[in-house]
Amino acid sequence: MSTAVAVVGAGGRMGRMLVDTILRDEEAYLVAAADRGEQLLGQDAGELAGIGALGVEISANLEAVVAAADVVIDFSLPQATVEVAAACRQHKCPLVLGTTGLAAGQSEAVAELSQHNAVVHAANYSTGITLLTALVEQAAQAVGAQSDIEIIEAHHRHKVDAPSGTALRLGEAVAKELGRDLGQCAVYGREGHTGERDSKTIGFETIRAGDIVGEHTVMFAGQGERIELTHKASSRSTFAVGALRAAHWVIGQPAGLYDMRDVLGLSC
Ligand SMILES: NC(=O)c1ccc[n+]([C@@H]2O[C@H](COP(=O)([O-])OP(=O)(O)OC[C@H]3O[C@@H](n4cnc5c(N)ncnc54)[C@H](O)[C@@H]3O)[C@@H](O)[C@H]2O)c1
Ligand SMILES: O=C(O)C1=N[C@H](C(=O)O)CCC1
Repeated sequence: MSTAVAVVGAGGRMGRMLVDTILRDEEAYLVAAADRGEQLLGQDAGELAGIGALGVEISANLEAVVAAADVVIDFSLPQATVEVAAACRQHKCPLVLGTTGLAAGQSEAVAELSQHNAVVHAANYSTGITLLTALVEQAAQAVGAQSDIEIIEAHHRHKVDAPSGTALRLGEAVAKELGRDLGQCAVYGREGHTGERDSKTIGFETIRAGDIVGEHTVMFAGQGERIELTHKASSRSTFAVGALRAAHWVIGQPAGLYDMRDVLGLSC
């Protein structure tokens, strides 16, 4: 049976890529599409994605969009998250959430939803970043305590949150391995007379430029050598394919908050 997928943020960069990816999947179809961009409302989601008319109009009615779906994929903005979570709760619909930069209250709404529904929330749906995170944890265990750790990320000029959700997730993974609290040890950018580096900190550097899809490096720098673990996304399709995979997986899962490791069945 084919899965009815609704996309929230369907008019955005990721939303359009998701619409394209769903069309290519023989076991899924786009049932509804939501966005809030005024010039997008009423437009055909397929035409916006450049793949021809699909007969699915972009709607601002989030509740009706969720009601039509077997599963919702939301790559929009944090402002949508609480409303999407409420609609998913009301219609008992599983959620795949890709939006980054959530404030505490918005993350709480996702956690609350996951008490009742199955929810996948990943800052990055690429298989490569899922593997990179596991490698970074290994490196942190092996050399983290003796290293200066810096996380460098680069994205396109339109990205509105910094550091990226992926960079923060990588930082959390490192901090956990080292028994540190990221909230206490993170340093975001540097300027002026900073003093010497505190060896217990984890540094974040952000680049925003041009059309960079997404690049992350975690550096472990010691005396006389350093390790750099890097992932570079060259197309948004890697995120869309991963999110659609998560959407197929999450249907029928018990209530809970899952990430891409669960979806990929990785124990590492
Ligand atoms: N998890 C991942 O793998 C991954 C990958 C890429 C991007 N992202 C994240 O996905 C999000 C979207 O990225 P993008 O580059 O597509 O951004 P974008 O700005 O191109 O698209 C966001 C879309 O959401 C719409 N929107 C805003 N508020 C809305 C609301 N209340 N209801 C419905 N639609 C609403 C906007 O009008 C816009 O069309 C960002 O948070 C980004 O960081 C995550
Ligand atoms: O383009 C974006 O925006 C991306 N956001 C995610 C993040 O914040 O980590 C993933 C990579 C692309």
